[in-house]
Amino acid sequence: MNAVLEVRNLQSGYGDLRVVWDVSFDVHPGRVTALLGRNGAGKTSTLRAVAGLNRVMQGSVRFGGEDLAGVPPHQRVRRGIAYVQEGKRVFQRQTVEQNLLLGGYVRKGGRSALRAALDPVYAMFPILADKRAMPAGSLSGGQQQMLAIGSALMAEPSLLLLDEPSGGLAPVVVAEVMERVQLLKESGLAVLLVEQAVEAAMSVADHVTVLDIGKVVMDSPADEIDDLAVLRDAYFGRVD
Ligand SMILES: Nc1ncnc2c1ncn2[C@@H]1O[C@H](COP(=O)(O)OP(=O)(O)OP(=O)(O)O)[C@@H](O)[C@H]1O
Repeated sequence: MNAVLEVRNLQSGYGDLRVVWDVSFDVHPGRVTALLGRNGAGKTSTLRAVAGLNRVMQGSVRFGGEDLAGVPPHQRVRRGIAYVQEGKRVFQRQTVEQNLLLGGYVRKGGRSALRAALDPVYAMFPILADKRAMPAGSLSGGQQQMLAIGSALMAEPSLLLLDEPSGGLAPVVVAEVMERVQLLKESGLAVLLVEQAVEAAMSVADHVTVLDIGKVVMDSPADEIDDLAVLRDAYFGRVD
C-alpha cells in the first residue's frame, strides 16, 4: 500500500536554528514507523515539522500524496494528522468525556456525530468508558496517556503522531499502552512513534528509523533487526 506520509530530506528547527539536517522516512496505513535515537537527536523536532509546528527549511513532508508546505497545523488535523505530544496533555479539571469531546472539535457533522465518535474510542479504551464522568486529573498516568490518545482519535485521523507515550510510566503500563498501539495499527491507522524505550517501540514497530544529530543513522524493516545490540551501535556509533 502507498505511504500515507512521506518525509524527504527534511531540514527543520526553531527560528533560524537548524536541528534536523537530513531526515527521510515513510509511514504506511496499518503500520508503525518508530523514530528512535538518543536525547536531542531531533525526533520531537521532526514530529513537530510533520504537525506543522516547526518550519520545513528544506526537503518535503507529503501526506496523502500532497505536499503540506504552507498548510497550517489546524488544517493538518482536519486532513487527518493527529499529534499526541509528550507528557500526557489532558485537561485535568475536565471530565474524561469532556476531554474526548474537545478532541473531536475539528470534526464536521455536529453534536450527534461527535457523540457517535465516542463509541469506538470507548471500545478501544474501556477504562475511559468506566471513568467517563471522572475528572481527567484523577486518572493514573497510564490512563491519562490512554485519554490523550483517545482524544486524538476523536478527530478520526489516518495518521497518528505519538511522542514518547511510554514517558514516566511503569513498564507494565507501557506494555498496556503498546498493546493499544498494536490494535490501532491493526485497525488500519498509520502510526509514527517516537520513543526512548527501544524495546517497547520494537514490540509494535514495522519499520525503524534511528536519528542522531538530526540525521538518519539507521533505517530498516523491524523484522530485520533480530538483535537490539545493532540498534545500540546505531545509537552510539560503532567502535570497531
Ligand atoms: N524550542 C526549542 N528551541 C530551540 N532548540 C530546541 C527547542 N526544542 C528542542 N531544541 C533543540 O533541538 C535539538 C533536538 O531536540 P528534540 O527535542 O527534537 O530531540 P529528541 O530526539 O526528541 O530528544 P528528546 O527525547 O530529549 O526530546 C536539541 O539540540 C534541542 O536542544
